[in-house]
Amino acid sequence: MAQDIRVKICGLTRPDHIEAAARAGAAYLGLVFFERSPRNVSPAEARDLCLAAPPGLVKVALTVDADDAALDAILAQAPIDMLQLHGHEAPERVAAVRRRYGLPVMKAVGIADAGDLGQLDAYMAVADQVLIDAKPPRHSELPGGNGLTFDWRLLTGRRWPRPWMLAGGLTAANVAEAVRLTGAGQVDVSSGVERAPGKKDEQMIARFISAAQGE
Ligand SMILES: O=C(O)c1ccccc1N[C@@H]1O[C@H](COP(=O)(O)O)[C@@H](O)[C@H]1O
Repeated sequence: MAQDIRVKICGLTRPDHIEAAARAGAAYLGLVFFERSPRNVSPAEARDLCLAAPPGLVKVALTVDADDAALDAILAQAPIDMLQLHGHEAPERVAAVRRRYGLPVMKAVGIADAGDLGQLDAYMAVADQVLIDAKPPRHSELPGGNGLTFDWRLLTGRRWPRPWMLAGGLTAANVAEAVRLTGAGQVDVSSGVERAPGKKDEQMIARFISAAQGE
């Protein structure tokens, strides 16, 4: 049965892929500002990508432990609707970013085992949304976008006061099961819709969104 699952396609780098994600029914478009990522874009590139997005989609800037100067540089050029903080930002930093920019903030939290769930409450108290992602391996080049899953049963039956999104190794083949086990109403994907690191595939994007929505 079709479900009203909101999908974020993250790590978009080309205007035609922005259009493809929008056509396929994405609700959020993620742009990565992190130099080590194969999906990294500059503020000027982000501006062009944002201008290719139809109205109504939420354009998300993903940053990793960015300082105010870096956030200022992005927001001076690109019409961003939401900030995703994907580093080690403390709850106080999340609150400060939210105050300074007046934009909704989504904080990513990495989960490997039940011991990691405790930090969710602190971030739910200060962020507009929380992204529940797989914890990156120790010494990983990237703090996200690694195509790794975590044990979704850790989230079964849990409820939080804020909107949240599930991420980490989602693909067209596993997203329906992930939604079933976690009760997620929103999902986020990057490498699961790529042919190679940083190379998005239009058909994979469309198949992922159909699978997430149970079509
Ligand atoms: O995608 C990246 O390159 C990235 C870089 C730095 C931090 C986070 C990043 N991606 C985020 O991680 C999740 C999960 O990715 P995946 O689907 O497992 O590849 C992704 O949705 C992004 O929000």
